[in-house]
Amino acid sequence: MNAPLRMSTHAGLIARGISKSFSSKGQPHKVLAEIGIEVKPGELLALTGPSGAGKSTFCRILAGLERPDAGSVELGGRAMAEVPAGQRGVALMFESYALYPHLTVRGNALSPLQAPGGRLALAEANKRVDEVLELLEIRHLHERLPGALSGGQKQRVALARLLVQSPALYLLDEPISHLDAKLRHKLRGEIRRRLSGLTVPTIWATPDGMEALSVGDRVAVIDQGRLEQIGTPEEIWLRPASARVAKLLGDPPMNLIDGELTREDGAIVFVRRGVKLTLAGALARAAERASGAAATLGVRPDAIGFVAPDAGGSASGAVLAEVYSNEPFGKHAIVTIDLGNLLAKVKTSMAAAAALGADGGIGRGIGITFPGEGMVLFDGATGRALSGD
Ligand SMILES: Nc1ncnc2c1ncn2[C@@H]1O[C@H](COP(=O)(O)OP(=O)(O)OP(=O)(O)O)[C@@H](O)[C@H]1O
Repeated sequence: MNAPLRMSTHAGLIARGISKSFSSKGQPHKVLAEIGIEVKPGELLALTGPSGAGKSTFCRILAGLERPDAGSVELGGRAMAEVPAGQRGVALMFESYALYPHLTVRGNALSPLQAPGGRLALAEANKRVDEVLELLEIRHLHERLPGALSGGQKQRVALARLLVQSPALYLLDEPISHLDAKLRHKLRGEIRRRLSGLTVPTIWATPDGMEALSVGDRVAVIDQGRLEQIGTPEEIWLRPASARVAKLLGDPPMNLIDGELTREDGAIVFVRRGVKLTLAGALARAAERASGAAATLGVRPDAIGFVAPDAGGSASGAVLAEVYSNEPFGKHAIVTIDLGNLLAKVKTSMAAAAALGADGGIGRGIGITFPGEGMVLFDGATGRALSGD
């Protein structure tokens, strides 16, 4: 008998309470803890988190290649518990590519269209394959065997094999991680464009938080098997739910400064050796909600300003720091500053970085300011963001 149909409110993907442990040296090791997500038809959910967070395991469970210890997966309104991997209609791009070594690039890309149930007329299938190979800039390699391809070319063949399909769910596990920066940039846009015209849910897993923000309609952040936050790229960027989320996003990511909250003359002050900041507005209101004195101040690298080097740290309100390194990148510069046992990154203009000195100002004492924008306060005990709204 067929698995029972259970209709849901939408025909996308719904995963509820997914938990999974693996055994490591005889001890259970929890890899996923009650992950629940929904992806609507036509929506692209970017799943991000550091290496080992559980992204691949979650994708494998959705695809039916791994059984969860608890939780359920529903796809297209149908419960998947009893549906084997091959019958779920999931197009999965493996991180390891899993190409057929004896088939050419074309043969690999054609393979899902020739599988039982996926048969298209050969001419039609070849047309679809050509279009995708062209998109991925590997059409000229169509007669090569995988053994004669570079890592990035193999990755694009695996991607081609995924994109030719018309599945019920696309699962892309690190689809462009082995490509050079220029091709990654191009393909992010092209794949996004191609998938956005379809009414199929897509999950794109990547450890690169910025890639997740740029491709996802929504972004889910997992860390140590827990769903830390899910929301639009804007929500995740502007209001990271925890210091863990903040640490994963940005280029460079947010600076996290551990310190304490105290009161001075009625004002709330954040203090850390070498740093003392009087909090105002939303940050001060957020500080009122802290569970204790310990707090972490998150400061975006572009939210730190320099005062003229000659003014040193004596300018009022400025914090004393020392230039640790100075890297010009053409359109901007990254200056690393030493705040006293703590290195922080500052993203600034080439002109401001050059003004630090001919030698990049390395070792020089400077004053830095925190203009107030681009800062978030996290509870020191829980790591959760404190809201000042
Ligand atoms: N079959 C397995 N047996 C035992 N442990 C496993 C198995 N598969 C994964 N793990 C462990 O589960 C954790 C999550 O791994 P997973 O591959 O899901 O992470 P990930 O977020 O995809 O990481 P990456 O970005 O490096 O691919 C890791 O600690 C990993 O060692």
